Amino acid sequence: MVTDTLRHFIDGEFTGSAKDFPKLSPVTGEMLCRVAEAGESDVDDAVAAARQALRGPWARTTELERAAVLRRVADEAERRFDDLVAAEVADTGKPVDQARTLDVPRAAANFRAFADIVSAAAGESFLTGTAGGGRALNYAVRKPVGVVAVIVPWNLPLLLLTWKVAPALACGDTVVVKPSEETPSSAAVLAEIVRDAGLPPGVFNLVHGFGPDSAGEYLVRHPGVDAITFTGESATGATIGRSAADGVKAVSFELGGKNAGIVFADADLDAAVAGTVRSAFTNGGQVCLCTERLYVQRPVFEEFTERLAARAREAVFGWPTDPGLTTMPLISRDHREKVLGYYRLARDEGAEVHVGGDHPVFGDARDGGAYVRPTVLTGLGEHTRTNREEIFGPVCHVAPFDDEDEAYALANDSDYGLAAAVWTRDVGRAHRAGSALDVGLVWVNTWFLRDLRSPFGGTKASGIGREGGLRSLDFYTETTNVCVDLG
Ligand SMILES: NC(=O)C1=CN([C@@H]2O[C@H](COP(=O)(O)OP(=O)(O)OC[C@H]3O[C@@H](n4cnc5c(N)ncnc54)[C@H](O)[C@@H]3O)[C@@H](O)[C@H]2O)C=CC1
Ligand SMILES: O=C(O)/C=C/C=C(\O)C(=O)O
Repeated sequence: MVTDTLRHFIDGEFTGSAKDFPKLSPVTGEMLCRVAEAGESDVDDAVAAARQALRGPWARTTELERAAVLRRVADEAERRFDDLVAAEVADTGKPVDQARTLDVPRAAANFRAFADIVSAAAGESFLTGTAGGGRALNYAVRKPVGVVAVIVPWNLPLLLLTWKVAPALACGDTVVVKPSEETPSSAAVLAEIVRDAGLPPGVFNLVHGFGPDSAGEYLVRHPGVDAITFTGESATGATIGRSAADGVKAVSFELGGKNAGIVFADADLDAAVAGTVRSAFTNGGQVCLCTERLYVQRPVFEEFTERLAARAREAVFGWPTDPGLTTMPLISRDHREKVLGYYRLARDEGAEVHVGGDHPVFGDARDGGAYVRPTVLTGLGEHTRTNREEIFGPVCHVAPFDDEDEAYALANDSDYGLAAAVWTRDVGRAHRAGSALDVGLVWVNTWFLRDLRSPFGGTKASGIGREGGLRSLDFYTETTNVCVDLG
């Protein structure tokens, strides 16, 4: 168990604060550590360090030099693999197996991918005719956008943090990151990693704390911050957007989802069931991409629902170190209360609960934790709160549909527009779904299969902008067009 107080990392040094707060284990509810809470002066110091570093040696690095730094960070992250796994598992209660195969490898991959992307990115140039019959050369120069505030949630803490930090550093920015108050530990290890990889002081700064009236709010409204990148709840995005508007700051928002899955009768049902088990229940359903609304074509609706419920009934609970787990606790007792509240609401709204709808009782220390049972529901109308609001737990409502147009209409009838998973053997339909669905990401016969060069983000209440590949370079840089009259 971690016992120290976790500290901020500002200008290359770990520093404390007058205030701190406890971090509790989602597995047992016991205290894991205390965490320093940044006040306004800590955030001022972090932003000042980041601004100062923009004028230091970091400003003179080339893209290839920064790519080399990113690769050293990836190497160091792999050297500290076990520490990162331990930090991530302690904070979230996720299975060690998952942290070892998804969260931590993806952190190293984020640094390597953006090292490659920034090394290979071509510039833009145009030869332009002039009135006198000569030529002018227009070319675009990418420059760092400046100090970037990176605000991330607790569900995939290291994965989401590095998804933003890596491209920002690749572009020559400096960052002040604020991880979720629920998951401070892997960010603290990352601070050691970037220091040991040779990042100059002030380029990467870390402040801990909460959102409103705390580190998060101080950071996003700070005049020394040039751009804000945020992943989290849509309502929080709206609040941060108001601060950003006051300061005319660039924003990139990856927000919530109420994602649809669509299973056509021609699908490989074994693959569709297995894929939906993943898309609904991975990480305790706490991924913005998770399927919470499932539409199944009528001829296979009953069979599919029964098979999905059977798989949920077989859910394997255990301790994070156990092999073969298919469940994990939610992040906190507060979040468990929210999810159990939705389970009650679903019943009140008239749902049939095929499996779950409650929490397990272990008879050991895990009863102090934040576990719930995976839940499969049917019978609710499209306009119930259960079917419209993001629950962010291991729960999925299944409804029948008759034809393709109806499936897309049902899926699109949402305030959100992040992701969809479509299961079909019909190639034409697979491509039609890509155009018909009003979301940023459509997976066909798979889910959460990522290529870090591709655009990532959502429509409607699910976000503003896209990150990934060249889209990230666009967000994390300013562009100056230079026009030279060549005579
Ligand atoms: N990716 C997603 O779609 C996620 C959705 N959620 C949903 O959001 C709900 C609340 O979870 P939270 O962790 O509280 O999400 P949140 O969106 O409130 O917090 C995410 C991050 O933003 C910070 N933050 C909160 N308010 C802020 C403010 N006014 N200014 C600056 N920073 C601020 C938090 O400290 C945290 O680091 C969950 O129950 C879940 O339903 C949570 C995490 C991720
Ligand atoms: O793969 C990614 O980059 C992101 C995955 C998940 C989220 O963004 C989220 O759960 O918020």
